[in-house]
Amino acid sequence: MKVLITDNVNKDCGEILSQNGYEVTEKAKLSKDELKSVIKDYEILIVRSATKVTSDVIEVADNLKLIGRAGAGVDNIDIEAATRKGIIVMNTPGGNTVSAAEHACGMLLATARNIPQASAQMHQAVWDKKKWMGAELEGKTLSVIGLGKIGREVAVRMQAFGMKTVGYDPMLPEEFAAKMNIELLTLSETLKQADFITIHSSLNESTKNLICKETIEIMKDGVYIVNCARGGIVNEFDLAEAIKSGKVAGAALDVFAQEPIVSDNPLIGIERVIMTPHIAASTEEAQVKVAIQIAEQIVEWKNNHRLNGAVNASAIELAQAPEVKPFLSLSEKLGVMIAQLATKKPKHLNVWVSGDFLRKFSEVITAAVLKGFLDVVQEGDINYINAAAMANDMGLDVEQRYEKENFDYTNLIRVELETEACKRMIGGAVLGAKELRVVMIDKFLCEFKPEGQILIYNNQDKPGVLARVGMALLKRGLNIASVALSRDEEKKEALTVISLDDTVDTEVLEDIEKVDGVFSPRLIKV
Ligand SMILES: NC(=O)C1=CN([C@@H]2O[C@H](COP(=O)(O)OP(=O)(O)OC[C@H]3O[C@@H](n4cnc5c(N)ncnc54)[C@H](O)[C@@H]3O)[C@@H](O)[C@H]2O)C=CC1
Ligand SMILES: O=C(O)C(=O)COP(=O)(O)O
Repeated sequence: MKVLITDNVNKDCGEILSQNGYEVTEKAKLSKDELKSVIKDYEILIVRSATKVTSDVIEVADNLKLIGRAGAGVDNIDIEAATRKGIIVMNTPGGNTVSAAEHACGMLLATARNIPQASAQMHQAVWDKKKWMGAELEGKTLSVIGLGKIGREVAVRMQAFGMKTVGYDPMLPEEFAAKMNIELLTLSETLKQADFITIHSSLNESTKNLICKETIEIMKDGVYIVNCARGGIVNEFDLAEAIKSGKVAGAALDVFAQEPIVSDNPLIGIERVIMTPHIAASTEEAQVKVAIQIAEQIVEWKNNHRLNGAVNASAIELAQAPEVKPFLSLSEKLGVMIAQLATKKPKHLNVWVSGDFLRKFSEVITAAVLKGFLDVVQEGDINYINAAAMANDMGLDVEQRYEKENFDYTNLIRVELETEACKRMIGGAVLGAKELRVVMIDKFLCEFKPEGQILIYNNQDKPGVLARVGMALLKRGLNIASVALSRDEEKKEALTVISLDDTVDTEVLEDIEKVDGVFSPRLIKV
């Protein structure tokens, strides 16, 4: 596989990949146009934060299978575009946690005691002891926004300075925070109680512009703010105003809305602001760790289908369990069949799983059903990564659910498709270890193998229908492999499934349609 490394990733990454047979090219500082012109030649792209892997880059990346981020934040990668194209995105969780946390702690101390500013004066032989009155940390409240890997490490380290630690993170359970001596609060309480605020959330829709005029207003006067997470979380114009007015006593930032920093950044020249050029992860240790980690994750993915660090491929990860594989094969077949059973524009697709085993796999089962379904109804490469996004694009409303009703099968998968014209359902089960069976269509229980060419029709439950269908098949020289019949005695209706040995010309359907008592025949290829 061909790998392109575009940012300054430690050499260990390229070396490990080369030793494992990858063809590695390192091209640091590529412009957007240069990247677009070469990307189609590569299957793997490895970046840090400088390379912006935007949707237009991904659009032309026809051979790309994986984007590796040697670091934590993936906001420089358009994950949605990658997901649509079926490209795996992975980062290196934990690789730079300690370095980033230590930098944030350093920034906190530095801003509380004006260390860089005082040092800069000393270099000019100025001794201004009075000017640099600082603030003590002991007994003060540190509010941590984003209690992921880095946020927690910062909190625990600052507790050693006698700080009270509180924080906000929508994903963290309260008990988990309590174990680390962090009081979990609402966002506004976290902001209100803070003497110092440190930000460690990812940049996402909920954190964009999180620290702005309105949120600064609810903070205590004289608060200090540290941001070593991402530019864009703090509104730099509002922060500059708040520092000038004295509302915010000081700020320390490692990350900026525009990087590298631009000369009209509103924070430049404000004495109470400390800035570093996105170096929180720039330690020898962190860079070696993330470089090795991303290379090893890639080798693991290629050799053993493991998806360590993947941020957009949970379905593929689940699909690796050997015991689920027959169910995925069945699910794809059910998707293929339901697409051919129903007519007109599809509107809703329901995937119901039952049985204790399948319960934890409902997400990947749904992805497999969608893959089978979309392979029939539209062009393009569909895989477990992009199936849900593709279904959404075509306006299909997909619901996955666990159901108790199992119709006496230990594990059962049912797929229901509602179109503008009809509603059809097909259900399947795995018998023994790997025997795939369709076990129901609509209200009829019927068992047959989902393979080859299958004629399915509804018919009146009366003598002679099957014989006449048999004659029509015979006329075209078609051999019947198996027949499954099921009937609703009360309504005198039946469903017939005939598996055929030979390749069938669809014209046979015209003959079948003419048979008295047959309705909506379908010829399905699985
Ligand atoms: N300056 C630098 O060089 C570095 C910066 N970073 C930044 O730090 C971020 C965090 O890194 P990790 O701790 O490793 O990631 P993580 O994934 O372990 O933690 C991120 C946390 O943010 C939380 N979060 C998401 N939305 C939130 C919201 N609206 N409010 C509060 N919390 C929210 C998540 O629930 C999660 O717990 C990265 O996404 C990256 O942007 C990371 C490493 C180095
Ligand atoms: O890992 C992260 O999220 C970082 O921000 C580090 O960025 P970098 O790899 O140093 O460009």
